[in-house]
Amino acid sequence: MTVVIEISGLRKTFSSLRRGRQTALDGFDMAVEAGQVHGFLGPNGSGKTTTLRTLLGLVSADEGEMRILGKPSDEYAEVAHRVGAIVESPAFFGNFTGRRTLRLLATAGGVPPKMVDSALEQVGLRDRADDRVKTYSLGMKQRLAVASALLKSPELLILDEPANGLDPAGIHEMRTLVSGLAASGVTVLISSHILAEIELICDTVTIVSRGRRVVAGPVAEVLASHAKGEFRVGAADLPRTIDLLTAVGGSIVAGEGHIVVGGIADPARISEVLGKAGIWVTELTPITPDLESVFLDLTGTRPTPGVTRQVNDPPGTGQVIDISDETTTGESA
Ligand SMILES: Nc1ncnc2c1ncn2[C@@H]1O[C@H](COP(=O)(O)OP(=O)(O)OP(=O)(O)O)[C@@H](O)[C@H]1O
Repeated sequence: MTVVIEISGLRKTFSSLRRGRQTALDGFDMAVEAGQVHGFLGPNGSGKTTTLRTLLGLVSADEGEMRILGKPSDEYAEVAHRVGAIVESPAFFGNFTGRRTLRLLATAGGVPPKMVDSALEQVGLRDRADDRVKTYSLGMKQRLAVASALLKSPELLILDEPANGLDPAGIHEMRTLVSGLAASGVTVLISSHILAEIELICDTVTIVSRGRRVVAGPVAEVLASHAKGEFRVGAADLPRTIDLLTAVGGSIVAGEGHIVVGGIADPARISEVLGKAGIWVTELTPITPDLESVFLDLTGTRPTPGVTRQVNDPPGTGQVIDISDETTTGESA
């Protein structure tokens, strides 16, 4: 399989007067294979945009190696025409129509004008192409942005938060669009905070936390490797079920009308124990974690009641807000 994006040991530090030195990337690695839809996930401030901007040559790395479509970063110009990217939401001129916007971009990029219609068609904007951009919904503007990246028929499309701010229908449309592009052979690298979407559309995933990769691989494997070997069990006599399964080493968490059983690796053992006692199992389902749960655990960002996490807090920490004190100073934050 051809690797189209290879990043190893990427480091980037920013300096600012107010916050001093900020390590955005701390030896980050990533690999994306051709034909994949690859999800790029991480909490706020974990280094996703910095990675994408560095990959595209918009900021320079302090250290590390990057290859894109087989070319090292200093030869990126040679493959730039094969890469479409939306890393910052493009600002469109509201009084131009979608078609005029794309025509201008096509002319500026040396792309044949006939590509405009095909890009409009691909993103489903053909019928609104002659309306002014200021009349477009946010979802339509996002589609126009994707269309602008598609003008050069890229082999690799890099999308930073394409579903940001979209309503459920807009998210669904963006998902259909990305799936369609992937089906036509485009490799897509997509960063997002919408984990359920990533779980639905991505083949593989990289999760970054504080500038380092914490997990990478096929989505199904990442989820399976974080399964805790638990089963959801339903039965008519739950109190007795709990006693019987506890007696054979099960650890039980009681739920509404079911129990969650850990510590018994083989589901056949559960049905055997209950069947022998005359208890018929009505449900026996392995519990697989979802991407959100894996993400929260790996990045240490699972919310804790009463604790407010700031974006730059180390994982697992946060400031405890004492909400019992109701006195106010009249100051606003
Ligand atoms: N130009 C900059 N100057 C100073 N610090 C920066 C700059 N760009 C990024 N940073 C810092 O680098 C870290 C990583 O930021 P980055 O934007 O890459 O994160 P992100 O994962 O894309 O976050 P988000 O999900 O919120 O978009 C943050 O601490 C951020 O404040």
